[in-house]
Amino acid sequence: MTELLSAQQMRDIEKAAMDSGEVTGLELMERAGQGVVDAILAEWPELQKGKRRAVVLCGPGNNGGDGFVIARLLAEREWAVRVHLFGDPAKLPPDAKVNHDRWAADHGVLPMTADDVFAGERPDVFVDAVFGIGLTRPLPEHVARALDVKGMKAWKRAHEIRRVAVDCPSGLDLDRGVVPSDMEPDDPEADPWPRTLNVAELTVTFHTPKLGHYLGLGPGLCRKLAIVDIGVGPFVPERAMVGMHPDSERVRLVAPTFAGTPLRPRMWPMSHIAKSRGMGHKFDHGHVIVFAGGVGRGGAARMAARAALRAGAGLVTVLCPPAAVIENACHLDAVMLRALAKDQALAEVIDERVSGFVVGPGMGVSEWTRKRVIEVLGRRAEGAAHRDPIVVLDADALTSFEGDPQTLFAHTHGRTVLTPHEGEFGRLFPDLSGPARAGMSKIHAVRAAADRAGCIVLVKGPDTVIAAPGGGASVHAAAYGREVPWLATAGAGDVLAGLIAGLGAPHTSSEAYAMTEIAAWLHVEAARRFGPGLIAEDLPEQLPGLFAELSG
Ligand SMILES: NC(=O)C1=CN([C@@H]2O[C@H](COP(=O)(O)OP(=O)(O)OC[C@H]3O[C@@H](n4cnc5c(N)ncnc54)[C@H](O)[C@@H]3O)[C@@H](O)[C@H]2O)[C@@H](O)CC1
Ligand SMILES: Nc1ncnc2c1ncn2[C@@H]1O[C@H](COP(=O)(O)OP(=O)(O)O)[C@@H](O)[C@H]1O
Ligand SMILES: [K+]
Repeated sequence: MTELLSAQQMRDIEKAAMDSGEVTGLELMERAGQGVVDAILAEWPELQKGKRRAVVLCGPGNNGGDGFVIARLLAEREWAVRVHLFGDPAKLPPDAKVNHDRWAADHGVLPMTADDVFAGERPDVFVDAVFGIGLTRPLPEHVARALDVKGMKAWKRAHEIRRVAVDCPSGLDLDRGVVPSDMEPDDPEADPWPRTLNVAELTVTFHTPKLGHYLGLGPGLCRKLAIVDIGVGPFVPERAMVGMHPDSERVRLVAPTFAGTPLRPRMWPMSHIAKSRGMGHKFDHGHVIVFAGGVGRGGAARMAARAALRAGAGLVTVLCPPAAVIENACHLDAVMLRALAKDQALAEVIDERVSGFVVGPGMGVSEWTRKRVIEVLGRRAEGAAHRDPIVVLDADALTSFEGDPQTLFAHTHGRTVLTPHEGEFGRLFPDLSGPARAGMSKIHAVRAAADRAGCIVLVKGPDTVIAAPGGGASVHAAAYGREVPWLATAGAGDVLAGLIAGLGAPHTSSEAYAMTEIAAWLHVEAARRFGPGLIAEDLPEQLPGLFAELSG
């Protein structure tokens, strides 16, 4: 489970499996339904005994077909199962129709209105098999109400009823992680949450997760994800392996797994981190320069610098205006410090061995910041250096190009990494942001941005999306047991910028894209390790312990 598929990619994989002649759609549906039942019993072992009750809501497509299989398999366990159908049985696709007819041969099928669904006896399990990857538009009002968690109050001990979603909670767009609503899309102030709420306790998906399981509202609505192997893997193998050059079509999940198998931390991320291997002089591990703002505004740069040093850069130097030297000197020891006057050229204070830069945090939005960004981007592989320095542009380095992003994009190179939050992203890419993004996924927007900017773009958030020119894209999600709401703290982004530069600066580190993914992952692991109460300064200090655990 390294790849996150779009709905179309999943359909293509299913089609390839069926076209091979080795498996039929009906067999896949049976495996899917069986997989959901197995996942339910594994999640709640107490259900393995006794005659239980289930309500299964079935939709008009193959997701509904899975529902009929689930209903039959639970009834075979002597459960009392009630099925509600949305749609015309005569119009079901062939495999779903077969399973509908098998069920309907000796069981009833009820209509799907909230009144019908919540009027029946209290179930132990409530199964949503209304829509999966085939959702094309907002849920009809009466279906949304039948799926609304609030309706559960009709039953006693509603909180103990296990809600299971087949493929996804119906209404969730599995390409985008949004719940399309008729209220969409023009009002940026509109509440992104739907008026009715379909949230599962367990979501069971097939083969590999889809984009929407990890983007936007997806994790909050799916809550827990189980992946069922339906045997289509051998027909279209995974190819978007974390740590490798990104695939131009398949999006990968930034996580230590490949094809459903955990990767040892020694393999990922540690084998990519230069300092965890071999020997080398401090200069082999790179020299990172971090630009600081004026008096009283150096904290952001200092945190980025400390993160770069802890991440493994051999040397880190903060450059600050002469007036801010005393302030910075009071705070810095292992991190070095040099003064850089406004009119001074960079080459006067640094040499060609510098292999990484962080530009932006705390620098101020100004013409001077713009000039420094362009000067830094002009420093390409020189002298003994075999590749361009990694240049991380964050915060004010991005905002300084608001209204004129083309000037920035004219200077970026392949080892440039832009790390905007959504606000900064909107300043550089207004047509890919805010209301203009309606109908487009974050993946699509960040891919388009990377193409336009000609460099790596990382857009922050609980669902962080990274993209490179040419289509390569990754999602790093602080979700499914890795939630770190306490990472939303001032300065956390500065630390991330420092981590990327510190990891990418050593001469033997992997390519900038792979190191950016690793930085996003380590950032969240550091926050998890510290726990609630975290402030940004704590993040770099977690790295030694984290590296020790990952190397163990
Ligand atoms: N194709 C296969 O081989 C397999 C498919 N599987 C299941 O099949 C699902 C996909 O099936 P489908 O492609 O039929 O898609 P869905 O069952 O998700 O829904 C498609 C149907 O819903 C209608 N529809 C979509 N949005 C609607 C809306 N808002 N209001 C009213 N009608 C709406 C469409 O017109 C279409 O008839 C997967 O999510 C998965 O659960 C699994 O059985 C595994 C194997
Ligand atoms: N709820 C959250 N869960 C996980 N990570 C988060 C969450 N909110 C913010 N983050 C992360 O915290 C960092 C915040 O960065 P940024 O918005 O630039 O803040 P600052 O400028 O104060 O450093 C980003 O790396 C972002 O991905
Ligand atoms: K569903």
